[in-house]
Amino acid sequence: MSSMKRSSTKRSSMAFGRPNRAQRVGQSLEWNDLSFHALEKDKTKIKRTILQQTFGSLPPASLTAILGTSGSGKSSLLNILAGRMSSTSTTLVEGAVSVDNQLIDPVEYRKNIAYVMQDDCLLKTATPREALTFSASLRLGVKKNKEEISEIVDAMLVALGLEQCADTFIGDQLSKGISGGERKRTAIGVELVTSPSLVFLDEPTSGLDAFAAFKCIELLKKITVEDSATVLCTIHQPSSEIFQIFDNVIVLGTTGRIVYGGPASELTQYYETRNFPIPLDTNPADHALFVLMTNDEEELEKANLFSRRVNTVEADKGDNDGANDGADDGAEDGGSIEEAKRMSSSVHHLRANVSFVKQMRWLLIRESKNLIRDKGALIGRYGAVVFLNLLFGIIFLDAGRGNDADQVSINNHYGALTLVTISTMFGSAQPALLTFPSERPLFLREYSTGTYGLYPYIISKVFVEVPTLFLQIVLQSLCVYFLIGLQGSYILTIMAWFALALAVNSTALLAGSVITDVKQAAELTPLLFVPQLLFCGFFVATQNIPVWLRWAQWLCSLKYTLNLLILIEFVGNSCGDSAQAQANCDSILQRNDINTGDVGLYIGILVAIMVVFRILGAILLSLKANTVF
Ligand SMILES: Nc1ncnc2c1ncn2[C@@H]1O[C@H](COP(=O)(O)OP(=O)(O)OP(=O)(O)O)[C@@H](O)[C@H]1O
Repeated sequence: MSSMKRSSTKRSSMAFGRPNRAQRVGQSLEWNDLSFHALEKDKTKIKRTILQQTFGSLPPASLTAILGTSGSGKSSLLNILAGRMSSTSTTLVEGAVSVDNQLIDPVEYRKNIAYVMQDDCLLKTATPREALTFSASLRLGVKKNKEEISEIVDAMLVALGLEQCADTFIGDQLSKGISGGERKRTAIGVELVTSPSLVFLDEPTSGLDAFAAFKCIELLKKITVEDSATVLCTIHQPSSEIFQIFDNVIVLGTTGRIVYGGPASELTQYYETRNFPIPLDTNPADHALFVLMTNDEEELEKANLFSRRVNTVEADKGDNDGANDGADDGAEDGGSIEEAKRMSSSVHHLRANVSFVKQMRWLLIRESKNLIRDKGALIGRYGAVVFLNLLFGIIFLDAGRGNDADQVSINNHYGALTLVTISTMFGSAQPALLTFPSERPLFLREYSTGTYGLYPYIISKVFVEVPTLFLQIVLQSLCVYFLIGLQGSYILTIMAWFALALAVNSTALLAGSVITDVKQAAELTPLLFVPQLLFCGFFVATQNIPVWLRWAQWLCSLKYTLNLLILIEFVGNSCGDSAQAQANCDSILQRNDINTGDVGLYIGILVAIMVVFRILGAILLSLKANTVF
């Protein structure tokens, strides 16, 4: 096994955050010839090599840091080892990774590796206790009962030093909650509740002040000592105090080659023997990176700074200064990730998920709490509906009570119905379009760790969104229906608006599943909904739209909702009594190409948009979740 230095800290008898548990044996991880290339567009040639035949090992129960200049490939290496990054149509990953001397496919194995992202990805309306309980209940729920989970969470909160803020909302940049350091520790705790043997963290100290950063790395060390976890993290410019905590460091050069991999305490000596002595009182990590930035590859090569993978004979001669000498022991020669994929069924031990019903129950509770606790969003959403619809009601006061016989009266009546319906479309889309992309990283993190499946997530979202939208439509109808004096059936009018809200919500979710951030979502809103205005028949008569473009109306939920509402509002008794009123109402049906016999078709299209767009959104989301993480 590797000669990388094992942690010398005396082990306590307590298992980290795990009540009444015996100390366990840690896991080792090795990798060999691991390269990562970006490919040319034609996918046959390599455009750029980001990681070049890297190798290294993580001894059991050790804390290792990946150091390197910006863009050297630290996150890429961590993500590949964690199974969060693999070959795609534009990138190629090669190499062999093994855990406890058994080849693995990191993607298959990833559920066994706790992975803490750079961004904390926590729900702002939850408390640290709730976040830990949610994770423990869904990931350990098969093996543990409620009391045991509560015990684990309590012990973890104490171990993480989160007792004081255990019941404070996590918050985010806009709504103040717990501190940045506490948030980071909560994010770590969410992964640690399952007592993972391998813990990977991307920039765990980013955004933390010096003291919080030190406490965070000290905590990671504690996990290796008390729970025998093997911890790997990337880090930018660690302070001297932090550097001293690491057992081992891996230094990546600017071209993605391994410069050093070995005990942190021997880094200075490694550089010194290669004619890069460390100046007095300088942080070894700063010196290591400074040398890389101020010398070109040729000079570094001449100075023999890059580590070479050594074979056993060379290692026996002892000419590697102790660095990187674990690489050969681990990933077996000739093995590769491809080979591991074929063997993976015998190696990986995925955690069992709790039942579908239990996943649904936990997700529903969390979604509902999130909705109620995010008071700003809730008040904003319902407040905007009441304000806008009262405004419509006042402006179009009694528009529906005119006799429809003259042009002004029917135009007012038709205009009021159309504008309220357009506002329903925007009002139902906006919350889904804006909240979903912001929740996406949280979903991707939880989905990738097997906390829950895709279907419970999508269905729980629908369960919470449906009553919320229904209440929104009822509020809207109470504000406008009576003030405008709409003539169609109240219940049918509400049902039509509700169908539009659901269809638009599905459209927004589909868009949200491909959009990566809130800014993009805001920019995409007009693209998704303004064309619907063109096809809805109010501004341009359907007959006047070029035939080759008319197919687009089939995708427009606004058009079919308005068709239904026009049938509810302008047919039969709802239309004025006079012959002129009847003629005016008929002309609205004509200009919109509406047939009374096509009600089933209009309802069918709305239902199809609701269902198909939601399913497409789910498929895209799962594809994304499976490729990104
Ligand atoms: N999928 C990809 N396709 C093409 N290039 C990529 C891909 N992923 C990463 N890169 C490039 O690889 C290089 C290394 O990226 P990486 O994020 O691993 O570096 P890093 O050392 O973690 O950087 P930093 O310290 O600035 O976060 C960067 O130049 C990045 O643009």
